[in-house]
Amino acid sequence: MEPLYLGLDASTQSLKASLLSENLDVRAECAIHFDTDLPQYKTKGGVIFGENGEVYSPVMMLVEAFDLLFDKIKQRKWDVASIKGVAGSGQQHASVYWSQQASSLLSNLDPKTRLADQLSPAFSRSIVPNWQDSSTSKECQDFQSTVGGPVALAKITGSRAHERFTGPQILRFKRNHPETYRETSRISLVSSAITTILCSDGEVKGIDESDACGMNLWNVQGRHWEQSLLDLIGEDAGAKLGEVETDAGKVVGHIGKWFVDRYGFSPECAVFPGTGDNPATFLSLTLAPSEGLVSLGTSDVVLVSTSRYFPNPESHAFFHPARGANDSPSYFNMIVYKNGSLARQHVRDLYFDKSWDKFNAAVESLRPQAVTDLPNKAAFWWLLPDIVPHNAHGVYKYITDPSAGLFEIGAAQKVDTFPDVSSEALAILESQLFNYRSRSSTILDDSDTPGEPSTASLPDNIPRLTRVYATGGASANRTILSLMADVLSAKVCKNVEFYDNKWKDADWNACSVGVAYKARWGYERSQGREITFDDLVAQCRNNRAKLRGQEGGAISLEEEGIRVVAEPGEGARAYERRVDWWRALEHKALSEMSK
Ligand SMILES: Nc1ncnc2c1ncn2[C@@H]1O[C@H](COP(=O)(O)OP(=O)(O)O)[C@@H](O)[C@H]1O
Ligand SMILES: O=C(CO)[C@@H](O)[C@H](O)COP(=O)(O)O
Repeated sequence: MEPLYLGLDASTQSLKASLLSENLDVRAECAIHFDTDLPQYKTKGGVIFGENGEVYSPVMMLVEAFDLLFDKIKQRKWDVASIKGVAGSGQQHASVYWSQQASSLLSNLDPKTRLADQLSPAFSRSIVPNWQDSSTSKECQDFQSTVGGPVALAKITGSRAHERFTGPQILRFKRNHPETYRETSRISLVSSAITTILCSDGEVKGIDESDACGMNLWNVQGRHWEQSLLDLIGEDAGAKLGEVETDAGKVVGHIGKWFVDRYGFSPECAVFPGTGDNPATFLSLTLAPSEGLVSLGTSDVVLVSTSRYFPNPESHAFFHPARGANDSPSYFNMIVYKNGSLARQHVRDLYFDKSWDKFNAAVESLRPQAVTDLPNKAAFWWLLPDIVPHNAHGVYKYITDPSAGLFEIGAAQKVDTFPDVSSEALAILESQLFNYRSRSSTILDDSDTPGEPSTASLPDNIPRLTRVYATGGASANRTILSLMADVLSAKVCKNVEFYDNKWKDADWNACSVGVAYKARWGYERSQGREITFDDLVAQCRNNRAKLRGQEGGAISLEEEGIRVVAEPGEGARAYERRVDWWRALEHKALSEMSK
């Protein structure tokens, strides 16, 4: 029997599973889509929009998705008895609230009955606040003033206060529903809630350290909960949050009896700590210094690997998601945009008949082809209050005249729609990509003081990502990836897989794959082999290459699981000259917004 590894991913719109071989080949995948497979919960894009900026999903929808997912796995006859290890990933920041009965319910699950029919009383709160929630501005202010402002909070917890982060969310919940808060026995993140359900041994499992960095509560360098912030929430906040799991590859339990009796899992199948969806995506690729990852999912996320702790109010510093308790700490930085895929989709629907082909054709016909083709239109589509720039809201479009020199920005013409509507596609993409380029360079720039907001304007030789890995739904779009190579002046890569005796673009889900890598690594360690995550992944790739007949020497890029899909062309030289121009226009849009 071939040993197998399972990764789960509870993201915004779906619950997905990936089954991997011992050498990390993806054998099978399946998914449950919340809107279409569980229509009774009435979500749109996986969420419900409430009042005052509230965005949430029903907790039982996630539980029922577990029932449907494992039924589907059974129908598809996955060899679950051979699964040696499993780990889950979850949308970041979102919290799950357990009742006093949770422990006994979890340890007495009846395998003849669905989880959805047994677990409802295990939760003290019926909803899970979603990462798109923006209802906690008051609590964010309270978090920042407790420690001395946004820069101070970023230094301690890796991020300034953000509305979607778990700490401000818990504080608002406690203020609005003090009784229910009191009745809550434990608080999990989605990732640790998944780990808890997988083990079903009555213990609520610890929050993973990397995912804890998305809470505004974890002292990243001290590696403990920040007491002053626990005190701000008050009433046993520390006890409700519990111990943080600082060994990312530890066996935290074995798969629960419910899964063994109902679906045929082996009782020996080990469960490893779950982590956030973005840390999980980070694990699916091995980033070298100056390399980045752009995830084009519901949100757009730019991720940069860093060897040092670099807290900055515009980004989030996270602890590396696959460090053993004794490994030296390392980090990554992340910039998150709410107006990613859904904003592009909105422009496509408004101007291009809901067709990506038409949207792409417009981009291809207008994009710069030479160093002299300077972009002269910019469009900022902040349909939802964005994360970066913080709370930017509204739509701002400008046309400028590059021949106006110093006066170009001052004389920028503000328009509702560009005279030639085919410019709309290029303008939104360029503005999004300039944003990713400009802000990722801040993280790469060693001259910045850690913890201080960067105010320096970018010189011509701004540091840039040398290679970018694209993942997420919109990475299927080659026009977007090719423009990304030009605006970021970087090679763009995608994952590939070996199928039917040839390499093809991988369409698997990076989050569930990344977390299955983690299960594979944890399992190796559980067998008494001390090995780092990166070494284990490299070893599996070498084994794979050998099996395919590549002996000795360096293995090919494709054996590493990646392929360069776009390189900077002539247009890149035009974009190179316009980063400062774009920054000045963003500044102008923000000043007009606050008038
Ligand atoms: N060909 C395409 N071009 C551009 N965007 C696309 C394309 N295909 C899918 N998308 C975008 O991908 C998004 C979903 O990405 P996905 O990674 O599945 O989201 P999540 O993990 O957040 O649930 C959709 O909102 C859609 O706009
Ligand atoms: O808020 C963040 C990260 O800080 C989001 O990236 C969520 O983690 C959800 O991600 P997707 O569903 O878009 O993948």
